[in-house]
Amino acid sequence: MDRIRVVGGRPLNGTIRISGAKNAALPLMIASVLTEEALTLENLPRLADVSSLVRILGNHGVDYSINGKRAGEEAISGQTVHLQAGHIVDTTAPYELVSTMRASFWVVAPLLARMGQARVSLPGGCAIGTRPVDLLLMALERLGATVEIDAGYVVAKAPRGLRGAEIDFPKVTVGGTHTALMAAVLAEGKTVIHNAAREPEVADLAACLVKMGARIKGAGTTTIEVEGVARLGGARHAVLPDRIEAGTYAMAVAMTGGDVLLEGAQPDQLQGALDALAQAGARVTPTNEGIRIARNGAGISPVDITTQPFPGFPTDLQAQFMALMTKAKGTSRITETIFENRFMHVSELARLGAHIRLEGDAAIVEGVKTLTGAPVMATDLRASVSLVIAALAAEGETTVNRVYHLDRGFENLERKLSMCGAVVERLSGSH
Ligand SMILES: CC(=O)N[C@H]1[C@@H](OP(=O)(O)OP(=O)(O)OC[C@H]2O[C@@H](n3ccc(=O)[nH]c3=O)[C@H](O)[C@@H]2O)O[C@H](CO)[C@@H](O)[C@@H]1O
Ligand SMILES: C=C(OP(=O)(O)O)C(=O)O
Repeated sequence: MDRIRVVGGRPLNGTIRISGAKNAALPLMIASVLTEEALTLENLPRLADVSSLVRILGNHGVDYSINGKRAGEEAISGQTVHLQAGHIVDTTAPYELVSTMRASFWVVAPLLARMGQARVSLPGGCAIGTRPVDLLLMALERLGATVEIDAGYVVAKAPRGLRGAEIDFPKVTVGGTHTALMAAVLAEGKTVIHNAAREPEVADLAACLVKMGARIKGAGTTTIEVEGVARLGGARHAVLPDRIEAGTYAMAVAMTGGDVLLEGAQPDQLQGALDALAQAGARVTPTNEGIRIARNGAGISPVDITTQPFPGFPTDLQAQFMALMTKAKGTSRITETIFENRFMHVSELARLGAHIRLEGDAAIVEGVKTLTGAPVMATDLRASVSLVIAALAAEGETTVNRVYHLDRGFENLERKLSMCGAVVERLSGSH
């Protein structure tokens, strides 16, 4: 199993090119199931989750090729891929494939909308809470599907097609909104999604669906209206830049000091986190090329944050911000409102010398002067990268184990950081 070795204490300086967003790429790839024509996606990141989804879609009969080559012939990295679901050969998404990642469950919506049936294993993904799918199933039922759970599988049927409806989410759910959108585009009549997630990834999916011929208004706001169409066609769409990756590197720079251009990052997609970083003492400058982030001499100020749906502070940056706060000049309070078990990085950060105690849904972080390198273990995707951030500012050497979590969501992390002066390397499993 690969590990990452970090020797801390160097500032970061230079340019980091931000990759396509994992959380946009995955629903966009799934949208290919909605049409028999080809969906071409540009700027697709090279990530373990993307490869897993290629396998899942392949099982349904989606043909996948990259720059003219067949899957597997070439590594995928910020590249253009073609997905074509000419014939759906199987409407079952098996446990072995779906259990590795959360987003794969969302295939239920296009399979149901196009084929009138789907049998999809209950999902896996980061172990950051119980993560039920009741609201996703509620949305499908509102659209006229029957839904049963059978031996760990969701069996959804709509033999006479889906019908437009009012869907009112009692809480904001990204996956619920993606699911409702992908089901509603082929439903008969009008659907209104209330309390929709406003995350940029939802707007990106909607923009692509519109290019495919869908009729959608209001994506990116709390109310989305969809007028169903009989069929969708192919399209070409570029995956939006990864705001979580950008926020992660911004926090790394705030932690180590230095000056880095996050090329391609979009400030309007990251405002909650950028505000917190500015309060912490980083200099944040939006430029034509992206976001420039710098910190010199002054040290890190403590800042309280509370995670919220977009446009609030993202839960996917909570662990990284906590890493930053471990070296603040004072005490900060980090409240997690989205997932009930997203503090697994706390005990690992403590191995590096961080002082953190948990109070219900909040972590109280007492900043320390010095962190010290140590062996640590990644527990989930964003927790893993929070350990890398802490390690970059720790004295001595840290090895982060279970790096496969990181590979789900960060493309070329070691290279991107090394090119800015960090000492970071991957140790392959045999070492
Ligand atoms: C692949 C992807 O894009 N993953 C993101 C997506 O996950 P995901 O789509 O799984 O997250 P949701 O927005 O659905 O979850 C938000 C909250 O709603 C709850 N809930 C959700 C669905 C449901 O049926 N019932 C229910 O109770 C969840 O347990 C959680 O407490 O949004 C999260 C919140 O921004 C991010 O952390 C994840 O990185
Ligand atoms: C929690 C995440 O991913 P997933 O929803 O795929 O588990 C994440 O991207 O931080």
